[in-house]
Amino acid sequence: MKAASRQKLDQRAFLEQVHECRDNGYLLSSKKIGSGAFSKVYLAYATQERMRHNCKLASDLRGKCHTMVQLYETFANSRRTYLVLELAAHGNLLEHINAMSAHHHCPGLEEEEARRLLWQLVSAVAHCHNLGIVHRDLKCENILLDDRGCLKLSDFGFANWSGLKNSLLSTFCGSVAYTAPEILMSKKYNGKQADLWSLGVTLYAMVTGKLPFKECQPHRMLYLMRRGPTFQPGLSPECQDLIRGLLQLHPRARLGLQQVATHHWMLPAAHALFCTTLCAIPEKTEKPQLRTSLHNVEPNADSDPPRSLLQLWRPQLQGTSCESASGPAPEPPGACPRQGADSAGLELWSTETAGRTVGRSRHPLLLCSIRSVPGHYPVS
Ligand SMILES: Nc1ncnc2c1ncn2[C@@H]1O[C@H](COP(=O)(O)OP(=O)(O)OP(=O)(O)O)[C@@H](O)[C@H]1O
Repeated sequence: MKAASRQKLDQRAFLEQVHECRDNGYLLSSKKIGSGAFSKVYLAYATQERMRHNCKLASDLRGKCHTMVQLYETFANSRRTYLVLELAAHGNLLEHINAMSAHHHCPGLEEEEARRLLWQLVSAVAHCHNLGIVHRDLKCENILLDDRGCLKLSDFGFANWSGLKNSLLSTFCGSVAYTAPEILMSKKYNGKQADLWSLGVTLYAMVTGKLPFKECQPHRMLYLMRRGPTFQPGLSPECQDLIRGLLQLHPRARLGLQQVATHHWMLPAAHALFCTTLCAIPEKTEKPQLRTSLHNVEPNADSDPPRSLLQLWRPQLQGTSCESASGPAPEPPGACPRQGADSAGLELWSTETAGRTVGRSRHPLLLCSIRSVPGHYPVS
């Protein structure tokens, strides 16, 4: 199709989308925030009328501290599905790595920042795995950052319920560069172990600004995977060790989440969180529990939160001193401001499911993720 007629079609489609959003109470801007294989994501605003009809949305947008439904609304017609989502103001992790690399004239994030982000990511993935959910598409583009620099795991389009037993899966999911070797070899795979491989690729991308294995052909990828990752000088041996532990060809040889959380490289983050958490636990609480906003529950729900990172690394920290247990807790390096006992400062949410999260939106902005209905692909 000629460029001019393609442009006309795009314009017509965009105007249709503007009208469809307007009919549902949202003003679609032309600012495109991102796009993926299945969606185009635009900045949008809620009309006053929409806010009058949706108290939760209205109070969120006025910037109150509250339990926020991060997927506010969906609407659809025969051609498109619209998801109205909370905006992650700092975009995705890939954009962040690229911006920081350009800023420092050096590829990748500093290890301290990568540690803080990995800590949050491990916590989010642990939460999913403890619920029996495997993500299966962990990659930098699906990890978003809010205006406080806190991490949000998104895009659960390939997520699956693996159950609490480690049942094997067979569907090929995810992006090749992040895909575990057993999936590339079309073997039955354990979703949790496959997520751990992707976590290793993500950590490598964070600290080096590159992908560890990059080839279009799966057999070439496998060749590189067998050789293992290579590192530039300057990366700490502890970080290299953690990456190697995650990028183990054999799924069973791979580090588990608990081992990641207690790995030597992670300890500074664990220690800071441990101290913060101790200070946040009221003295007479019988069952001290880390309350993080990653849990998809109301803040005051009675149910026990799933096993948290506090439990994952507590054994490792036994015997370490927490100097400030009675005073104000030290912030982990580069940590974002926290509220109350929200120690991990972490939010888990999904563009695909109507989960809940705790968060704060300071700007009257929303996001419209417009997805094609099957049969009308790609979105236009
Ligand atoms: N709520 C959000 N806040 C900020 N940016 C977002 C948000 N949702 C999506 N994006 C941006 O849009 C991009 C694509 O979104 P998303 O991952 O939902 O699309 P997709 O079609 O499912 O992608 P994929 O190709 O991974 O399947 C993200 O990488 C991110 O940059």
